[in-house]
Amino acid sequence: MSACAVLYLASASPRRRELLSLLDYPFDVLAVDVEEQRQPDELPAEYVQRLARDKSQAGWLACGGQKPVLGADTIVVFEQEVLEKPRDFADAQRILQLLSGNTHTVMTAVALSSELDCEVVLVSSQVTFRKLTPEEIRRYWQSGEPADKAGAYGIQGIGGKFVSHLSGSYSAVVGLPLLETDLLLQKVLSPLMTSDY
Ligand SMILES: Cc1cn([C@H]2C[C@H](O)[C@@H](COP(=O)(O)OP(=O)(O)OP(=O)(O)O)O2)c(=O)[nH]c1=O
Repeated sequence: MSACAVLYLASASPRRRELLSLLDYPFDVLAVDVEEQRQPDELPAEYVQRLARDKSQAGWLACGGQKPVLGADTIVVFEQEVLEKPRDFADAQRILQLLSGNTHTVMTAVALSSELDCEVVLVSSQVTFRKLTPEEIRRYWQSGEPADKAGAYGIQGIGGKFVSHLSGSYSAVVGLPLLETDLLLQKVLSPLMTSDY
């Protein structure tokens, strides 16, 4: 625990930890357990924002409202289908075949709970993949990279070689949009900060 932390990050994602470290706000990490299950009529944009809010609010409860809590969620959406983390190789194969040669949307929502309220920001990016061969997909799965990532790929890793075009926020695709998160933290934390920060 860092004595000077001004917020908690409610996330087990090493990518989110690294990205948040690039901003100017000392933080501690908090573990939360939130069920990721889309409701039947829930739109992808509503779903990703609800999950970010749920993570942030679960953290706010867990720390007893000590400090603001940031939570985030990332989903990949292709033709209205939400493609989350692959369950197994067959699922990753199906997902990567859908993404092959097509453009999909990556939605990342960031939520910050504090004594003021819970503010949520949504960032959508468009990512285009070149065509992938079945052999490439098989080898990519064997690298281990797709297993813990929405859409079964990591743009920051080997998966970067599949991306022919990106329109939007690279850091949001990796899991935490730097620009929008920084603005949210400035807005919410500034009025709460003490002079010794
Ligand atoms: C599309 C894409 C996703 N991802 C990652 C970001 C997220 O960590 C993950 C999506 O799963 P999430 O459920 O958003 O996050 P998580 O379970 O990893 O972490 P936590 O809920 O504890 O915060 O996929 C990449 O790292 N690179 C990519 O290119």
